[in-house]
Amino acid sequence: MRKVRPQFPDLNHRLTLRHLPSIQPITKSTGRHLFLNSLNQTTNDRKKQLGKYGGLGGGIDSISKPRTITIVKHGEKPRKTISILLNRRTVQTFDQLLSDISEAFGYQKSRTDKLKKLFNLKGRQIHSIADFFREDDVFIASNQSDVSPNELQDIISELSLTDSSKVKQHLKQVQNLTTTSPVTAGLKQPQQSNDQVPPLTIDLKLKNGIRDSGFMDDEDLSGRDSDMASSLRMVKLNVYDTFKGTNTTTTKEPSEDTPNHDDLVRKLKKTTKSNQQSIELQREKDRQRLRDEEDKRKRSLALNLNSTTTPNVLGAAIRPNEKVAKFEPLTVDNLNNSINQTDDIKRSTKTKTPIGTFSPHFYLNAGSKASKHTTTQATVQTPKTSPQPPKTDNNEIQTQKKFIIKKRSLQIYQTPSVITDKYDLGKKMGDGNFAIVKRSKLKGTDKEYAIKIIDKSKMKGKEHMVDNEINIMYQCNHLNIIRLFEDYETPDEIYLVMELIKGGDLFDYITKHRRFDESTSSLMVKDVGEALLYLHSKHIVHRDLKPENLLVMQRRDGRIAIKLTDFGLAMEVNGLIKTVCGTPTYVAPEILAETGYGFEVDCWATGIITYILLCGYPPFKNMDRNQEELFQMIQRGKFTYDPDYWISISASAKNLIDHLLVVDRHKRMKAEEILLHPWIISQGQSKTLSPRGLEELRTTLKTKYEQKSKEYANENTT
Ligand SMILES: Nc1ncnc2c1ncn2[C@@H]1O[C@H](COP(=O)(O)OP(=O)(O)OP(=O)(O)O)[C@@H](O)[C@H]1O
Repeated sequence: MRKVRPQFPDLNHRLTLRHLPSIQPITKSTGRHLFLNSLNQTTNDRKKQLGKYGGLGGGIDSISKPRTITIVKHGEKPRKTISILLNRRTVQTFDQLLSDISEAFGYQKSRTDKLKKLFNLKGRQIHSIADFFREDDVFIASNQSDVSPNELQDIISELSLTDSSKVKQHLKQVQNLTTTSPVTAGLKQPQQSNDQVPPLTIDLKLKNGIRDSGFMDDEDLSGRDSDMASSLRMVKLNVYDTFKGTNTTTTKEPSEDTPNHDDLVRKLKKTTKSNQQSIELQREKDRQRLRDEEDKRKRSLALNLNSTTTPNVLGAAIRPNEKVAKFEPLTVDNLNNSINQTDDIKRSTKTKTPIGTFSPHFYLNAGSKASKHTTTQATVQTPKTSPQPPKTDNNEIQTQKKFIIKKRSLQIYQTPSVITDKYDLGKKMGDGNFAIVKRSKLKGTDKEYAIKIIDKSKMKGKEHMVDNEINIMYQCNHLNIIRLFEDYETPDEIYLVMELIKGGDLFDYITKHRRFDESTSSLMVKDVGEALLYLHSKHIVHRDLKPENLLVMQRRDGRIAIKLTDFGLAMEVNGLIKTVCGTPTYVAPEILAETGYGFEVDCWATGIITYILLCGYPPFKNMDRNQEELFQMIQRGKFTYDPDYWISISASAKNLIDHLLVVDRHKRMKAEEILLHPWIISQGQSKTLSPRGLEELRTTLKTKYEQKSKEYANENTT
């Protein structure tokens, strides 16, 4: 087997889901890759390269932002035309690009007569990814033959007749073209460099609307297998066909065979004039539709506010007839035995100790929530003989105070003064695909907050994701989860006033420290487990657990605490989820398999994070940055512990990882089991505690966590 010396950033083969043009990699953007090659590259840049599945953007420059590109297939008329969303970062090779385009045109992977050549509208053949992404937005794809000047003009004239609401805008570009470098000049000089010729950009009218980001849009995907398949395809191939269902746009026949460029411009002008009225009409209709949708959304929020049950903000992602997951009764492995096992850990759950209704999954089986929770009220007593658990003051299990669960504000303020009158907005602390986060102070006080400013224009069509994020954050009141205190909305922005964390995120922390000792790692994983126990008990799955979404709080005693944030992909679980989303490095196999999934995906991601914390690189990585292969590796679930990095790491730590990175989600450790694992309860020192002492600790903590789980679940009804 080829020996690799992976480094953390190399992992970042990522797909950042949430901005589906997300499943993105270690930048918080589109499933993307982390490029650590450049020494000068800042961590922030790297993060931006990572993104979520299908997530949009976050790129460090325009080249790295996903672009909608129109491709006309060379051949007989009517020519097939498609628009695809492509992200520069996720296109690995020129061959892959051609292959993705071929697939978007419906070519089977196995076919040999795929599209092999690409030309721009100046007739110049494109030979590299760099050329492809340079400037143009419209290309001609051909499977063999070149494109003659006449054919080129014909194609351009077809495009010029396309009924598009953007014709006016393009006409302007074309007009500029005539005064600088006409298309015809381009035709005469096909080798002319792109630098000299402004690009001709002609957008086709997208029948189903442009998917303008890699955002994983759950609602869009609900109930539509084809859409989900497409989203997966996008995740896998990073190509998104915006014409799902009606994915071929044919253009009208040109009235003249070979019009010259001036004719084309005249024709465009004419088309524009005659279409202007209908374009305006269409625009007004679109505006009205958006207004209606906004009203509907607000009405539904208002309804939810009045509802006694917690709304499923992403409910549309779950089909009404969807099967409810059949979860096996929760069991705990024989943890004591496991710590004495060698590295050759058996992954199957052998000794199963039922722990009753402790699992949050119980609720799924029961079909309702807290009311069905029948955990026995146990008196919590530490047996005299049992060793005291090491102190972890911020994570001491405390009774959570009941709190009033706020809901998303429905009011839209006319100006940002609603926020600037109250808070002094300071330095930018971070940014994502849709928002920036600023350090802020409540005026007249020393109280500091982090204010996330979400740009609504970047969220068009994904407003439900923000509603979701806000409502779920308001439901959370836990030491290891970032608190949301207030939200404000203006016509352009949404402001979230959150708890401020000054230490940056775990991604930065990892890149700075590379790897951590077992004690530190175990404390961090415990914090993550605590946050997950809380969320899962409340039927919430985060779905985008990764170092970038874990903020690091420096405590006064010098230790650190981890806090979970970014609930953009989180959702309430009422049954099997099928939406494909996540970040490639951290995505669970069942998400990729599209067999339906639940809370367990967060536990898989915890396994990945644990592995990374201990060695500095991820368990599943593809050195060629081939996402498809990465996904296959994840689905096979085979990974190794390279002795160069793992020789000194305890069997107990590996045991936890082995029980988290289990392909069968039913056999994977659950959040509460993470918290009861010897490596966690001993703070990475399980070797120093006797098996008996560990078991006693585990028994005590189990009772406490059962009780906590019940309390968390009941918070919803407060
Ligand atoms: N409460 C906070 N305190 C301090 N910094 C924060 C806080 N919340 C977020 N940040 C910083 O701001 C960055 C962007 O925040 P966040 O991930 O919520 O934005 P986003 O646009 O939703 O991101 P994404 O594109 O991944 O969805 C984070 O990576 C983090 O570094």
